[in-house]
Amino acid sequence: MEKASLNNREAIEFLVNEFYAEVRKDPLLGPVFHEVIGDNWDAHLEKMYRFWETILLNVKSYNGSPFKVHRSLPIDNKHFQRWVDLFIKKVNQHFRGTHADEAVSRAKTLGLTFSYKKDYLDKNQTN
Ligand code: HEM
Repeated sequence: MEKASLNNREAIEFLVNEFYAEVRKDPLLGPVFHEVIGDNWDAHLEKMYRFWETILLNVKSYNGSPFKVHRSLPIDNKHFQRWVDLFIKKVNQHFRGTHADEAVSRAKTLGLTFSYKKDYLDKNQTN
């Protein structure tokens, strides 16, 4: 099948749905989400559509502090690495073009930033 552009809300919803379907099945990531999100998937997915449309479509529908919610989760570098790998895999499976490239590069940067920050805070026992 021809790969699509990641340049509208419908495409972002498709990507996010596909990605989290995979995350939920993943032995490393799945249990963490199950523990925190439980039956609240609709709210989480809606938040993630907004997060990605704010980054990729410049819609400005998300204005949270994404790192903060991860600060207290029982996760480390290998969780972030897996998250980024799965995300890139899903983007490349279905999409191509400048928005898809941007999604991949933003995911890599976010993954590194979250990893470094969490590592630093965990090592320094800071709040
Ligand atoms: C760099 C990679 C990641 C990005 C960009 C990211 C992004 C986000 C964003 C934007 C939210 C919504 C925050 C809000 O409430 O405003 C969120 C929530 C959440 N993320 Fe991540 N995430 C990443 C990695 C991970 C990983 C590796 C895990 C766990 C294995 C994880 C677990 C969660 C959970 C459980 C929530 C819901 C927290 C809650 O509602 O209390 N995330 N994430």
